[in-house]
Amino acid sequence: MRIYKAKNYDEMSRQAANVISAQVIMKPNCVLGLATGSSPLGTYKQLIDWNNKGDLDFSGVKTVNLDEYKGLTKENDQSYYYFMYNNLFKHINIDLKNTNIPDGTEPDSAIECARYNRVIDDIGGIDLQLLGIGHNGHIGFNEPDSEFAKMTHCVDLTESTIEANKRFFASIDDVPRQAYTMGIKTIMQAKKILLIASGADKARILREALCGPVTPQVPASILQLHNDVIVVADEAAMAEF
Ligand SMILES: N[C@@H]1[C@@H](O)[C@H](O)[C@@H](COP(=O)(O)O)O[C@@H]1O
Repeated sequence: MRIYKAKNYDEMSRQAANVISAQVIMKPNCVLGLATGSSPLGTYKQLIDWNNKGDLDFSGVKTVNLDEYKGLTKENDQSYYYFMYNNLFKHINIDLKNTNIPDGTEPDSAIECARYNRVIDDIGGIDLQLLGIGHNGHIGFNEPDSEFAKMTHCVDLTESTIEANKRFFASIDDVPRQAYTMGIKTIMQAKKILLIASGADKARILREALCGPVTPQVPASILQLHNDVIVVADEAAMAEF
């Protein structure tokens, strides 16, 4: 595991974007695993900038996103589809047919999880998976549990996640209670993983995930067992190292 300390959010974003762009340059038809949340926004802005300047080409890139709220449509401005489309895809030269996100409108969890597992299989696995980290150590929407969930599944979001994500919704009652998420095994099968973290509120969990025991109670702790992880975190998030 390599850990890079960045001065602040902007530097973290630039460093993370460097890793992603290196991947795309080395393998123009690579599969990127993408994440949502406030952490990757700056990274996406940097990638958009390089793409618009003609320095980075996404025409051969395929993407799979980690997760989606169950029950939200693509048009809902809190859906992860909406986030990805508006914060990345519509600004770069990626073919939308090559982008994949769980379908939040499929009410049958078994159908949607099986479909998404097939999508990931058919695409041939993930070259580089970008991850943020939740305050309770969740990655994607893999919440603390008694065991590591392997494949795509439907999760009941914890109160702390609902609380953390309510800032994006009109009221806490509007925050969906369930989500589809890629499983831990799928994430761990990515060839390379890039974890980003910013801000003092991530300091405790970042230390616990990277230096504490490997336990499904802190889902991100499993990253200690992956042999190619890059962590880029800013000084505030690294405060407990
Ligand atoms: N499902 C997402 C995660 O993929 C994300 O990593 C996490 C942290 O978000 P943020 O980067 O906004 O702190 O929150 C959400 O719950």
